[in-house]
Formats: sequence, C-alpha cells, structure tokens
Amino acid sequence: MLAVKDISKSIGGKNIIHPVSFEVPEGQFVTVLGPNGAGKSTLFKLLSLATPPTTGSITINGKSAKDKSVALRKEIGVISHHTFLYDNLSALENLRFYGQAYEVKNLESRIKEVLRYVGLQLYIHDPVRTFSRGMQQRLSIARAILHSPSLLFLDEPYTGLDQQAIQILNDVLQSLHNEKRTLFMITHNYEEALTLSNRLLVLAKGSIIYDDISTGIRSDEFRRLYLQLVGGEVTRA
Ligand SMILES: Nc1ncnc2c1ncn2[C@@H]1O[C@H](COP(=O)(O)OP(=O)(O)OP(=O)(O)O)[C@@H](O)[C@H]1O
Repeated sequence: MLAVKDISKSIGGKNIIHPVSFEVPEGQFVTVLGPNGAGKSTLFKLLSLATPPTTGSITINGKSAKDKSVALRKEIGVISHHTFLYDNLSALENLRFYGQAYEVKNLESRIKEVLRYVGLQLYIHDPVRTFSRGMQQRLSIARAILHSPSLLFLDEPYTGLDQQAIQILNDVLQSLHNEKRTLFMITHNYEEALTLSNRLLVLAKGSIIYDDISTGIRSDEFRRLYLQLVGGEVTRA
C-alpha cells in the first residue's frame, strides 16, 4: 500500500532525514512520535507528496510518487497545520471546490455526509472566516476525507481541538480504521496514539529508532520506553 525505500532529505547541505525504508500494509494505523526537531514534519511532507525526497522512492498503491497524476492524488488525504481552506468561501463552497477538483461522485450528498460526520452540518453556509480554530480543523478533516482516500496523512491533528472536537476526530479515525483505510499520523500525543493506532514508529535525528506493533502496550510502559529511546520529556500536543 505505502512502500518507502531508502528515502532521505537534505536541505541546504544538512541531512534532515537519513535513508529510511519501511512498508505500511493496507488498513494499518501508524503513528510517528519523536522529539522536537527529529524530522517528523519533513518525513510527513515527503510521504504526503508535498516535497520530493533527495534520494529514494515512495510508492502508493503501486503508483510511484514521481507520478504527479490526479489518480495518485486521489489516493491520499492530508490533514496538517495548513487547513487548505478559503476564508471567504462557506463550508459548502470549500468542499465543492475540492470535490470538483477530485471528481467526487454524488458530490452534494457526499458533502452533507462528511459535514454531518464532523458535526458541522448547521454551519454549511457560513464563511470559514467566522469559524473558530477547532471548527476549521473539523472542516479540514471533512475536506481531507471528502474523496474517500485510501491513505490518510495527519500531522499533529489534535492541536487546538477542544475535548468534543478530539472525540469527533477520534471517532472519525476509528471509523476510517474500521473501514480498513490506512492512516499515518504524526503526533506528540502518545496516549491517543496508543489507543488508536496499531503500529508505532519513533523518529530521532532523522532516523527511525523504534518500529513495532503497538497493540497492548500500556501508556506508562510506553512512556518509560520512549524516554529510554530519546531521553527528555514526552510532550503533549
Ligand atoms: N526548510 C528547512 N531549512 C532548513 N532546515 C530545516 C528546514 N525544515 C526543517 N529543517 C530542520 O530539520 C530538522 C527537522 O525539522 P522538522 O520540522 O521535520 O522536525 P519535527 O520532528 O517535525 O519537529 P517538531 O516536533 O518541533 O515539529 C530541524 O533541525 C529543522 O531545523
């Protein structure tokens, strides 16, 4: 499903990601943890096709990441700090814009469905500039799943969310996981990670230093292990 072979990234002569290789089978929910500056966001940008690797290759559902086709873009959804929303457009208009770009079938009913999913159906006609940070984050989740991607990338999705929005996000992620979609999440929030995901990667200084199935690990056990691996404090988003 996602195959990463020897990818590295150097910026301005500095090696930020050392060659890393791993495969993520269909339906797996992978979380990447690591201290500040480990290279998580850079890895995220590489995998979500926002920036090309310096070396190595990425293959998504058998398609090379070098192929910039709409077909490849349709395979992935991205939730990051950047909401990719237009302030002056309403929730409906934003989703129409993306839905048309991704050639979503039965777009109007799919838009209503995803807005219900994230609890924003009452705000369908409101401009995004009137939305709180958490509401914008919810709408960016709706945008990212609108075209039913088989692979969803999430970079610190919990930042700025209230308890209700965290619950909505967790429910959405759980449903996507149950639907056997593949999820790849970067977070500092290891408690959510342990509850939801079934594989943990720890990145430090641009290298993967831990890669294991997470099912059944208690949070205090993992916290101890993590501190042994990277030292310092485990931070929460
Ligand atoms: N465009 C860039 N130019 C130069 N250095 C960069 C650039 N982007 C990232 N870096 C450096 O690469 C390293 C990894 O950064 P990255 O943002 O990927 O880490 P991170 O694990 O996401 O950190 P955080 O948890 O703080 O968000 C850092 O030392 C950072 O300064």
